[in-house]
Amino acid sequence: MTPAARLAAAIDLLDAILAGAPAERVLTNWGRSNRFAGSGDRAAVRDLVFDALRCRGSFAALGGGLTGRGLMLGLCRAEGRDPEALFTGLGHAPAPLAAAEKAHLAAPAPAPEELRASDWPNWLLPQLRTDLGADFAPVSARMQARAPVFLRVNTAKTTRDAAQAALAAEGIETAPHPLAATALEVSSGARKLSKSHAYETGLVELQDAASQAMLALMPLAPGARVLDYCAGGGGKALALAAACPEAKITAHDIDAARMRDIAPRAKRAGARITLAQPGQVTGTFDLVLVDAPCSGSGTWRRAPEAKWALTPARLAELTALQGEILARAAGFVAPGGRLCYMTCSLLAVENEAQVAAFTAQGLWHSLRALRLTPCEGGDGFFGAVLARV
Ligand SMILES: C[S@@+](CC[C@H](N)C(=O)[O-])C[C@H]1O[C@@H](n2cnc3c(N)ncnc32)[C@H](O)[C@@H]1O
Repeated sequence: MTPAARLAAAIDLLDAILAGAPAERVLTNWGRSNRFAGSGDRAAVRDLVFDALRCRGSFAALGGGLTGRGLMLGLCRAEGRDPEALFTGLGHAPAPLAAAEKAHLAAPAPAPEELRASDWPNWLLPQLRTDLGADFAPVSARMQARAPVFLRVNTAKTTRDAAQAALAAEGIETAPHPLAATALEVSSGARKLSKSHAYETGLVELQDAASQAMLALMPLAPGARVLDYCAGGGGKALALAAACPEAKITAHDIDAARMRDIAPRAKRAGARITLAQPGQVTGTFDLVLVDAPCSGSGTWRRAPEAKWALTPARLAELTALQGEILARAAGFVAPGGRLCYMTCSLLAVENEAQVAAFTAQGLWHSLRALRLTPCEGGDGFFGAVLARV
C-alpha cells in the first residue's frame, strides 16, 4: 500500500470508530477483509488510527473537523507532511482537498499549548491542571506521543545483561531503563518479540517500566505470604514472584476469566502462583496488593479510546469502588503486615485522596507513596504502602 492508500484506509476506520465501533474490532475486521495488506501495512494503518485517537483534539483542530478525514489531515499537518501531495484522489489515495479544506489548512494553527490541552477530555482539564501542577504541560506533551515498549527481565531466570544479549541475538535491540533495575526499553524489533525464544522461555515479560518501579516499593521477605487481590492477567503477581521466588503468592480477581492467562504466563516464567476463585480468599497475608480498577489515565498513550470513553459518572463509580476494595482487602492483612494500594492513574481523586480517605479513619497510616508520570518515561502510576496504626 502507498502512504496515501494507508491514509485512506485509516480515514474509513476512524469514521467507524467515531461512530461508536471499538477500535480493536474495526482493525481486526479490516485486516481480515483486506488480505492484500501485508503485516507492514496493517501495522502502519494501526499506528495511524491510534495516533489519531491519542491526538484526537489537536488533529481535529489542525485538520478542520472530528471526522476520519479531518483527523488524517490534522496528522499530516502536525507531522509537517504536505496534504496536497497525499490527498490526490489517484489510485487508492483520499479525494483531493476541497476549497474549504485548503483554506483551513492555510489558516494559522492554534497555539501548541492549546492543542496539547485539547488532547485531554475537556471536562477533566481543571482537575488535571490542579493535580499535575507544574507537570501539566510536560505530561500533556508526553501523552501525545506513542508509549515505549518495555520488558521486565525475569530475574528468577536470568540477568538484565544476559536477557539483553539473548534478545539482541534475535534482532530485538533494547536498552536498560533507569526506572527499574529489571526494565529494558525496546528500541527496535518489538514486533518479533512474541515469537522470540527469549520471550517464549520466560526470560522477559511485557511490562511497563513504571509498573516495575512500583514493585520496588513493596516490602517482600523470603517466604512472605502475598495476596494480589486485583490480579487481572497477573502482571504484578508475576513480577512479585520473579523478585522473590520464595514468596507464597495468591492471585485473586472478581472476574475469574481475567486471570486465565496467569497459569500459562507463570509456567513460562517458572513461577508458582496459586489462584483463588472470586470471593474465595481465605487466611491472612504479610502483603496484600490492591492494583485497583481505575480510569487508566496514566496509560492513555497505549489505550487512547479509554480517554474519550471516561465520563464524570464513571470516574465517581470507580473512586467509590476503589474505597470499597481497599476496605475489603485490608481485612486480609496479617498483624504486622502491609497493604499496598496502586493505580495507573494520574488523578489525585483515585490516588492521594483515596489513601487520605482510607487513613482518615485512624486505623491505617501511609508509610510511603510514589507517583510517576510519563515524564519519567513509563506510564503514569501511583502506589502507597500502608500499615495498621
Ligand atoms: C488494574 S486491573 C489489574 C491489573 C493486574 N494487577 C496486572 O498487573 O496485570 C484491576 C483488576 O481489578 C479487578 N476488580 C474489579 N473489581 C474488583 C473487586 N471488587 N475485587 C477484586 N478485583 C476487582 C478487575 O477485574 C481487574 O482485573
